[in-house]
Amino acid sequence: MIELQHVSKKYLLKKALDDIDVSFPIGKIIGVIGENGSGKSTMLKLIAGLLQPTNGEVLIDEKHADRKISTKVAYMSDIDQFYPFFTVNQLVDFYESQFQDFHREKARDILRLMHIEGDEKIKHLSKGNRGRVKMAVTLARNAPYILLDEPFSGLDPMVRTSIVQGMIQYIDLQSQTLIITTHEINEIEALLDEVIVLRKGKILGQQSTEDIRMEYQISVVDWMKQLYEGRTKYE
Ligand SMILES: Nc1ncnc2c1ncn2[C@@H]1O[C@H](COP(=O)(O)OP(=O)(O)OP(=O)(O)O)[C@@H](O)[C@H]1O
Repeated sequence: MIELQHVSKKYLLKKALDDIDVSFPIGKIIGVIGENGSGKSTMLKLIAGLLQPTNGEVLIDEKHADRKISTKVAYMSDIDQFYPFFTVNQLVDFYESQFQDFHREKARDILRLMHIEGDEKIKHLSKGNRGRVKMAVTLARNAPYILLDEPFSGLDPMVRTSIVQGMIQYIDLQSQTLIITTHEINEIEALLDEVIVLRKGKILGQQSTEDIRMEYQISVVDWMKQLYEGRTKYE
């Protein structure tokens, strides 16, 4: 389980997260949603160990994430981060050399599913296809926690649903947890177990998607809107 206890993060004077308490149990697919600048990416970077909290603790399986990147976390950034002169195959080799939990065959399967050729250079790929490669090499890690920051940005709406469905078959929910930040809520609502809504660095709500559907009988987007408008309260 990942736990954030009283976590705040300040960038100079800007408070990106403000005294957050939240936990992410194993075996769930959890969406982190909220308006631009609400703190979603900051939350993932803190879990990945790329940032340190200004206050509070980040615990991964009860261990403090002390100033190092946990091997238990596979993190996909929302920015383009690959060496442009690598081919896709060279990138796969590189990932294999860097991560003990990397499964080469799994990476190849996912790339095939996403229609990406191995001998293509990264710099020649479209933005959407670079996004698919990023997703493939992250999902090919057998880490207990997979964090995807905006995985669907740049993907055209026609393929989003099939990519989302395809991606899920590579997650083993007996042993893995998937945490996704996204603005594409409608596309992934069906596969989310839980959602966390952020606003201005605070948690506005955390709820199972089943409860949202059964209890409120509305979509996740409408639930989020209600929270933002103060029509639904979160205790
Ligand atoms: N490196 C940085 N330096 C200064 N301020 C930052 C930095 N990174 C983020 N911020 C600020 O922290 C706040 C939270 O940013 P964050 O990127 O976590 O939000 P987000 O919810 O992921 O936004 P988006 O949906 O636009 O990606 C924003 O106000 C942002 O401007």
